[in-house]
Amino acid sequence: MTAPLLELRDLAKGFPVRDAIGRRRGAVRAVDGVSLSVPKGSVLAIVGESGCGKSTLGRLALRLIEADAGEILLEGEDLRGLSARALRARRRDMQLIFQDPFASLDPRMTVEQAVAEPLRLHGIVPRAQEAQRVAELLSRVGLRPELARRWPHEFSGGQRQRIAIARALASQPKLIIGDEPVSALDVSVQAQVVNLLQDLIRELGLTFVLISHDLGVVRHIADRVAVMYLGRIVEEGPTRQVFGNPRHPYTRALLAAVPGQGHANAPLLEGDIPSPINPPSGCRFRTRCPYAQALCAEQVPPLEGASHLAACHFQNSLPPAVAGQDADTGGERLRRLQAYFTDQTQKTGELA
Ligand SMILES: Nc1ncnc2c1ncn2[C@@H]1O[C@H](COP(=O)(O)OP(=O)(O)OP(=O)(O)O)[C@@H](O)[C@H]1O
Repeated sequence: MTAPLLELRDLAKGFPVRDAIGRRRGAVRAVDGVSLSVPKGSVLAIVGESGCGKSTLGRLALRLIEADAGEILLEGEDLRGLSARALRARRRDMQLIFQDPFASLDPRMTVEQAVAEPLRLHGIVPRAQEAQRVAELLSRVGLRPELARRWPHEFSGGQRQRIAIARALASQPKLIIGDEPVSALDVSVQAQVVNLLQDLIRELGLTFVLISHDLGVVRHIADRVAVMYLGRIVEEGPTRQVFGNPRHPYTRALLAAVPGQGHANAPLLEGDIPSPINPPSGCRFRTRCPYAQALCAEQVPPLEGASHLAACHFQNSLPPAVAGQDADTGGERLRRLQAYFTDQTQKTGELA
């Protein structure tokens, strides 16, 4: 197995919750004991509903915010142990692509200045070669180098995201985290930017962590998928297996709602996500799970498995209508999922 480039061990982060007069009234447990390993040259996707902690996890991994506990190992080196100076030097190896290319580019910098900044900051090329390197980076992301003197506001959303990607590539990073890198773009340009990312990942051998709620994109580019729910990983494994044979009820529900796969009307994820300030005991998904039993409230299910892991006490006894299918990720599979869940929703009343 390829050595991990990035390893997260038991990472945790809470945000204080204050009342109207500023007194601390608890904490949002945004990330709660997450362990993940990202092999060199691979793409790991982190998926889950809004508010489950995906962005927080991405920012923790890059030490853009500080963790409360846990380890972040980049090529075996614990980033949490680095001094501010050492961390600045290490930043060259890890970059973040934000969701909103309008916010991530400084409107007072030309494209050339924006892309050259990391080159200069990390001493990547001598000054005399800067313009040439910027031109190469722009062509690499599909933009004409003559556009280098223009300002960000002169570009469309898709072009700006290409500029942001060129800037992220400038320092020749080993790790890129893309936080919803295409979700702010027009649907018509999303596929182009996804294809660009996929080409870059392949050609440059990048290690990429894709944070996304778009399972279509994830299925397209990720080697492995980690599913988050209320600050924890509930399932993690090879993309084909997680999509083809999801082992956690939450993953099944998420998958059945993939748009464009005939599941638009599947009423699967019922009820709101519980508050992360006071999450349910035991399995956090139990309050929305049609299979929850007493044990689920009492014990936190461990994330178990060899290469494909899931945190569900009953993962081996879920109805065979879904579990145990081979890795068929086509529409038929999704239709079966839909039928299965519709059936379960009807039965929930009988089981209660
Ligand atoms: N700076 C902050 N202060 C307080 N709470 C925060 C802060 N950042 C995130 N949170 C809370 O932490 C939880 C996880 O948020 P996070 O943004 O990581 O989720 P997410 O899965 O990325 O959601 P989205 O897809 O909507 O961005 C949420 O309950 C959020 O309200």
